[in-house]
Amino acid sequence: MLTKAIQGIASSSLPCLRNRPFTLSRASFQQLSTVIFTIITACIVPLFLRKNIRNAVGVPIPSGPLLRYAFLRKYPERALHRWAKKYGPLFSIWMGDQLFIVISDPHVARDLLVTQGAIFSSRKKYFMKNQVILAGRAITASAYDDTWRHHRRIAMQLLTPKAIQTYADVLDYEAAILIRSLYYKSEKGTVPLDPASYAGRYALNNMLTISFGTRTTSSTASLVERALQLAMEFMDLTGPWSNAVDFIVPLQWIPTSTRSRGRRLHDDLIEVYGAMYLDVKSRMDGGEIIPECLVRTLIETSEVEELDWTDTCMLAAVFTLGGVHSTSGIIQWFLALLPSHPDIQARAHDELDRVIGRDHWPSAGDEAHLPYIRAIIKEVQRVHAPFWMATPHCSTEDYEYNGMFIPKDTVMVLNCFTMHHNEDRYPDSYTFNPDRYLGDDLSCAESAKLSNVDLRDHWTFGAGRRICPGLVVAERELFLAISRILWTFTVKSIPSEPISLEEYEGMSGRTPLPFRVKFEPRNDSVHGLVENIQEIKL
Ligand code: HEM
Repeated sequence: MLTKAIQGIASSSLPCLRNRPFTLSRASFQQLSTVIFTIITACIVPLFLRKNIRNAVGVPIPSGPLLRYAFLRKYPERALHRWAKKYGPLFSIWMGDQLFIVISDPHVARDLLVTQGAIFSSRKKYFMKNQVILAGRAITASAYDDTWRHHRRIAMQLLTPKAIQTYADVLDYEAAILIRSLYYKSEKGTVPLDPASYAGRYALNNMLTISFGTRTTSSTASLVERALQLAMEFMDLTGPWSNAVDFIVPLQWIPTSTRSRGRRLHDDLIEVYGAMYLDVKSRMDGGEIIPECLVRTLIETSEVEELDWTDTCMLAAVFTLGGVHSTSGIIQWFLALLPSHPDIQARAHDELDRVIGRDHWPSAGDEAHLPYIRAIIKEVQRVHAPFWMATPHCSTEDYEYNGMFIPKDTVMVLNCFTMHHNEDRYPDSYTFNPDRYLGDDLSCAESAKLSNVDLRDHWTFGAGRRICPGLVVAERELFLAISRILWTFTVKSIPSEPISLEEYEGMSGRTPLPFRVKFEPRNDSVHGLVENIQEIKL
């Protein structure tokens, strides 16, 4: 057939042959077709198969699946988990022309991401996330360079434990407002609620306060909607494996809908956060006293820091991009888990009643005395980390580790899913069991610094020099929200509306599919507390 096709093409497309008898013999045609077939195979097949690179002395990259992939869209952690079982704690996978090395063991994570942090702390220039949407900014998208150091230093001024004390009362207030909203909107537990916008507004208000010294006054406010929609779009477009355009360069030249969405998101971020920055600036110029916040710092130090407009807008957006979807996701996973674990809820109620009593609800200072609540929070973070692959790091030099070669520019993925389901460390790992954390009285921030990584609580905040800078704030927010929800309500499911704990939304940050639960006040003392809380307009 191939022979006939070649004959046909040759005679129709080469005019000089058209009127002459075709002189190639059948045998020659067969040879020609074999050559063409071999050339095509030699050119095309390697595009689909892994490259097994070695360094100058013959050390190979870690083993891994035979095929190259263009993307892994649906629940990529499941594929990683299967491969980790097959290929071990360090395996490699090709996405188009990009090599990924996947870390699925705490010791390897420590050896590479922490001990060798000078080599493994950069970021790949993902087309969608790092180039189109964030333009290499927003801390998370910067390479391991002076821009990253500069921007992270500015952000850290608001995120250290000492800095957090300056706005601790705001976090406390927003947690009270969260409870108040759930209490009134659920009409004493009779009206089921989807907690997404409540948890979202809580996390958003905290980040708006730290970023702009402002807040929203209702979960239906247009800014809540806009900011949550931008955060969701960001999570949907920035999965480390989800866009073929990140791995197949020619696709970047084509005006696909994904590329257009990315460009629109970039413009929206600049528009929304730029406008909020300018609003703070004009109020400051008008003599208004703005509470201490990131944007005030940016304005006051603009001459010294020399940030351009894109830097400024992206930094203004950093906390909202990093700290809303993630924190609100964990609160939502907690609420999704709670109704199917009444025994755990009852034990939490018991601890709160014993330690706190019914006159007031828990405050930040009570955390150390509520080990079971702390254990619940750690366990939610373990079984439902919002980022199963953290944010991948990237190597900046060739490196050899345990007889395996890790080339420069390799993307390093922390496989939290497999690490969080290690049966030796977390027996019966698919079961939600806070008891496994009883006796662990370290905060996540303290736990992340343990030299014995087998004892680290979980890897939800990443590792090494790029570890989440917001983790101390996030821990405070989670404690206040979760302990107060438990103190105030019994959370129940609606029998006809099962809650899925397996499926989720978001390509990089995971939140549960929409669900509703009932928030039943535990007793009348709740009413006395919430009725005294008023919404503040800033
Ligand atoms: C429970 C909530 C949160 C979770 C689970 C979380 C998780 C993470 C993870 C896994 C990373 C990547 C770490 C790595 O590269 O190894 C990260 C980075 C980051 N997070 Fe968070 N985060 C949370 C809350 C926050 C908050 C509240 C903020 C801001 C106040 C924040 C700001 C950032 C920033 C700016 C980065 C980029 C750091 C860098 O590239 O140097 N996050 N976060």
